[in-house]
Amino acid sequence: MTTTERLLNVSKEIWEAYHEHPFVKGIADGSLDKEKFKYYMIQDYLYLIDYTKVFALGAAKEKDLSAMKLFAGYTHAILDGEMDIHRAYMARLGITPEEAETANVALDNLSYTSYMLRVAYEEGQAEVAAAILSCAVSYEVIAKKIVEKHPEALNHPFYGEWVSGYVADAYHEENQVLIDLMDRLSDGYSEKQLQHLEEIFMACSRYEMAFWDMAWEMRR
Ligand SMILES: Cc1ncc(CN)c(N)n1
Repeated sequence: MTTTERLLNVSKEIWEAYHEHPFVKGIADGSLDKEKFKYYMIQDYLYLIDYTKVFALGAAKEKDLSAMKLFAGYTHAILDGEMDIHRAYMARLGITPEEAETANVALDNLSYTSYMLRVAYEEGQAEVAAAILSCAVSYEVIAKKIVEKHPEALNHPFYGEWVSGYVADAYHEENQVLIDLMDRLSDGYSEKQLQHLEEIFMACSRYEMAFWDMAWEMRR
């Protein structure tokens, strides 16, 4: 079993539960209250800024140039790729990037990014990859399940762009590179080290769920 397979296996239950979350189901059938989505967009915009720093720290720690290049490449993919989707939504919702950047960060959001940044500052490259992986791959899995159950979600006039972004081939390819990196960096890891990667991955998977809850409840 690869490390990634092991991480996905240990977090199976919580990943299954993402598909049943009311926020996710609301995107799937288009019934989600736009105010909740607006709140989520602003929080996620702030989240992605710190998430990018986690990749930057991964790059700074790398001695191996090819892995350094991968971590560094993601900083561009997030700042100028994924966040473009957010900027487009924010323009439609009448929020300027400046407003989003100065918004208050919700506690669940702050707790999640603080945890990832703590791992990035204190731990090794494989641990950084484990902290990132849950975030990156869960959205692809969620969006693909949405399309499987609700193919029309792709063409929804408002939520369609969100769904299309995360089922895109480009997003899948980026995730595949990350999965390969996770497996490569943890090659030769002891059972104890692998268990620690599981702990990090589980913590981030639980934070992902908390983020959906936060968005649904518009928690401050
Ligand atoms: C909280 C969160 N998790 C995951 C993703 C997908 N990169 C995101 N945009 N936001």
